[in-house]
Amino acid sequence: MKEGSGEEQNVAPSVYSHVSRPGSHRYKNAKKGLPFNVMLVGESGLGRTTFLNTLCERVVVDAAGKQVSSEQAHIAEPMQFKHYTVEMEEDGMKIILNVIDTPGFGDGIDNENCFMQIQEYIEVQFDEVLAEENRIKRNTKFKDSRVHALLYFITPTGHSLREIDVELMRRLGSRTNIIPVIGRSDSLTPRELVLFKQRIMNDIAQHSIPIFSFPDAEEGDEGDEENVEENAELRAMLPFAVVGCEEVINEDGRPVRVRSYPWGVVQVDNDAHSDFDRLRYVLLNSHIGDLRDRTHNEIYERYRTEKLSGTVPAQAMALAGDEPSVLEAMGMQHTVAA
Ligand SMILES: Nc1nc2c(ncn2[C@@H]2O[C@H](COP(=O)(O)OP(=O)(O)OP(=O)(O)O)[C@@H](O)[C@H]2O)c(=O)[nH]1
Repeated sequence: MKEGSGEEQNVAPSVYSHVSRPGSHRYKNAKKGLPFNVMLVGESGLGRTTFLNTLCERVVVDAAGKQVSSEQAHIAEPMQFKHYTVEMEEDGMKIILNVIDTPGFGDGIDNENCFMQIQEYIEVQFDEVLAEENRIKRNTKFKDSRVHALLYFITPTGHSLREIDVELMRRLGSRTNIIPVIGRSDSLTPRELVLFKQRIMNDIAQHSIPIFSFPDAEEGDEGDEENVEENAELRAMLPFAVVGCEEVINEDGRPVRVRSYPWGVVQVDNDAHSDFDRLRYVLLNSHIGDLRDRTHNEIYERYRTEKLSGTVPAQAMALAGDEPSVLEAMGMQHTVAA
């Protein structure tokens, strides 16, 4: 892992055996690497850091190194935006994965500030693209940092969504592709998990929360039928129940990522144990194109129209176009790992 460096890194394919799946909608832009920006939001301790390391198949953030002392544990730190860039290879395609983590989210009593900061962060990225589009002379080094997917980590209570979950997803669903996930899902039994997923989806419908719900491909799209089937299957899985890797064991000479318990192991990449591998595939393979396209064609377009017609409060235009100052203003830290 290299602090703040953008230099070319060697990218190695995964060593873990992932389920092979049909319907890969690959981008052809494999040479330069396809940028993909994912934000992780959820309360402390839900496994965001472990998820990040599991997704990237390396230690991007040392979870042990960020532990706070017991004397300081009760002090709620303000939310931060932490940036990590990891180069990955998926099915022969190079991906520049930019992850924005938000430690401190939901730790206070009043979370209004967190909601506002995340919304502002997302909108600032749109404003930067808008400012770039309006430039007479384009900046050839411009980096599009619009958030393509926001993974929202839900606490595995087994009950239903809490107010903070409803509020965050309701507010931001029109600004980014929200994919709800149940963090530390091995805390629930399979039966509890099924019921919890149903309750969450009922709440999402009842509150009309606009999550990314794997819409069917439009008529005339390539591989239409396959997409319809795949998306129906993915819709039925929502929210994804994820488990983060704690250790790698050797099983019949191959590495297997697990969490170990006295009663046995939960295999992270096994579909019968967790939805992690399916979500990984959605993000890095089958839906990377859809998530990027929807961000540009629908979400950004809507924002742009609102902004230019004056229905979005002018907040970040002043910041747009001046990348370092925007990043500083948002209190972001940037790490590059390979
Ligand atoms: N049972 C279980 N525990 C997990 C899982 N993922 C992470 N943990 C554990 O949960 C604790 C918190 O994990 P982190 O990944 O640091 O969680 P975080 O959301 O980044 O937490 P903050 O940094 O405090 O915001 C650690 O002890 C992890 O080992 C999981 O899938 N299942």
